[in-house]
Amino acid sequence: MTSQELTEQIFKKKSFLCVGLDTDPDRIPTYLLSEEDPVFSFNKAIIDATHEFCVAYKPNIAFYEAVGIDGWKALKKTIDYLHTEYPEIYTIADAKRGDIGNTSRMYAKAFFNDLGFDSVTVAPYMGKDSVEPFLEFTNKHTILLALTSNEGAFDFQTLETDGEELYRKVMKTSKNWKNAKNLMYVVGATKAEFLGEIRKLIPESFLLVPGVGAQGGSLEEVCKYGMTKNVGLLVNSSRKIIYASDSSNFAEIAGAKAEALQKQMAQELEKL
Ligand SMILES: O=c1ccn([C@@H]2O[C@H](COP(=O)(O)O)[C@@H](O)[C@H]2O)c(=O)[nH]1
Repeated sequence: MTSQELTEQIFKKKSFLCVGLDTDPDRIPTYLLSEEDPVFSFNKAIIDATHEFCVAYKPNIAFYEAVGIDGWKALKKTIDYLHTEYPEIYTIADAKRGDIGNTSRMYAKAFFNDLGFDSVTVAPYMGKDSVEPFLEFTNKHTILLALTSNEGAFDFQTLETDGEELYRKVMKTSKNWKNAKNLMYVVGATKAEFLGEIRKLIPESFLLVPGVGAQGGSLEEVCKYGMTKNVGLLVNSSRKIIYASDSSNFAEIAGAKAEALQKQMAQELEKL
């Protein structure tokens, strides 16, 4: 999917919500555990109940890897289900990959070609040749970790190097990489106060903003400082939506949580 198509979906649905599919077998309703594929059954129910309120889903790959081969199968079934039933939905593999170029190319093939995700999160630490193999794919996005939502972001990302904070250097430098038009960036909702300055550096780029909900980030603040005339935001919430209830109507409750966020987003979009 292109950035323009994503933007069109955002205006059509009046939503820039990304629902995080961080599906942990220990947290899903126990009655689902007797199903053939509990993780897929959970995801399918969540997707069916939330799809009209969001434009993207973000499975965090760790949750699938953690349960081995069954996890990969559930991930594949989930992404295939999205492609078949809701092809207008944008998909993000939150995998945080990146290696020497030869190996990054294999990661890119896995997430873009085999699984068919629209985008993948990538760590910038190994530099240009570790990221450019992801950027070669047409109509696919590479979402570079810039200023993450966790406390540890202050350990390295905000350290000054050559008089500039590292996350700013990542944004500035990556703009010059081959196929940089395919880049998006992760900025945590818990770091909303940085967004004004970030927008001066990357005025047009899409930002994936995790941290609204369980991590306490404010949607209002994110929009105030980070929204552009084309929106330019995908705001993720995972646990607060998918684990809002563990009873038999868990999907309905998740749908209501997603709808509540969508309504706030619609109000923010009216300000444009
Ligand atoms: O800076 C980052 C980058 C990624 N994440 C991921 O997003 C979700 C957030 O889940 P919540 O339950 O809404 O807190 C999760 O998959 C993280 O690994 C992030 O939180 N911050």
